[in-house]
Amino acid sequence: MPFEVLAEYRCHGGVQGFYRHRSVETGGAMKFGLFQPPQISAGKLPLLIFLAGLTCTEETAAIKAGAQRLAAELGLVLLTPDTSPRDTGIEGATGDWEFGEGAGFYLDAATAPFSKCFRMDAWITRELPTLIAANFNVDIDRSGVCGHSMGGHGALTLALRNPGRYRSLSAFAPIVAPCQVPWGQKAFSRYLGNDREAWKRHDSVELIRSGQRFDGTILVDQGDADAFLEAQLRPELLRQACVESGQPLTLRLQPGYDHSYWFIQSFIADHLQHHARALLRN
Ligand SMILES: N[C@@H](CCC(=O)N[C@@H](CS)C(=O)NCC(=O)O)C(=O)O
Repeated sequence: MPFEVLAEYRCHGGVQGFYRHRSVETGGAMKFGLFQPPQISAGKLPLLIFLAGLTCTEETAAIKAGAQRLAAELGLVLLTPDTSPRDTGIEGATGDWEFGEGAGFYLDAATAPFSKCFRMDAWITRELPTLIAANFNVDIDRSGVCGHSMGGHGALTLALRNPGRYRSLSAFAPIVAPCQVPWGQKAFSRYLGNDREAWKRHDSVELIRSGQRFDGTILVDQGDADAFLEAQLRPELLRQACVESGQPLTLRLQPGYDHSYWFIQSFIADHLQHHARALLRN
């Protein structure tokens, strides 16, 4: 399973790298960032995957979240995958920041022409971890997942749909109920078609309501000055579903914080510690 090194930088005693490989799932070149802390030379380390939001790439969280210093201290490997396939050549896949390239929504599209390459679920949950495990000193059985906005939706839905796959779960400003909000409705109608029942498999609130559980406490931070809060994010729906279903959730409304990486970098340490508690336990 070959991959190409695009860049590697010494960072907090470890290495922040950016890599590219030819993906079978998406049928094209896919990029990812990987931070390897200094302890990696001594043995296999756990992995924290950070799924980014709309308009982001494999570089965004690596550059803006400020996670490497504490990850180096804790001994966590950080994986930052790109948010969609690129250069797909598919009509309608570019030119709209809410859909298509840069907006893969962490699902496998079911409708043509998007189903051919928009296979982010398969890439993130299967192909990419296999590649990481084969080429880096990572213990893939100790993986956690975290994400922001569309990536928060990705983290929550992938973890809820794949029990046992991730040991820890958290999100910043996640889209918790995509079936009920414009971002989700636009993306799902094009990626999944008009069968709204099928959409529910990709909606955290619906998954929790239908009995899916994450084995552990989900940590969610949400800025109360986030411009997308009311129309797109709706964290109260997640709180309600978790309370009704007995899913442990720590939802923190952070006063004055918006949707940006200034918010993320302010609370990233709490998220790394949350993941470390589960991932560093033997
Ligand atoms: N369309 C707007 C909003 C997009 C947006 O806020 N994206 C969030 C994720 S949903 C983000 O993380 N943007 C990248 C960044 O802040 O660097 C833009 O491109 O600035």
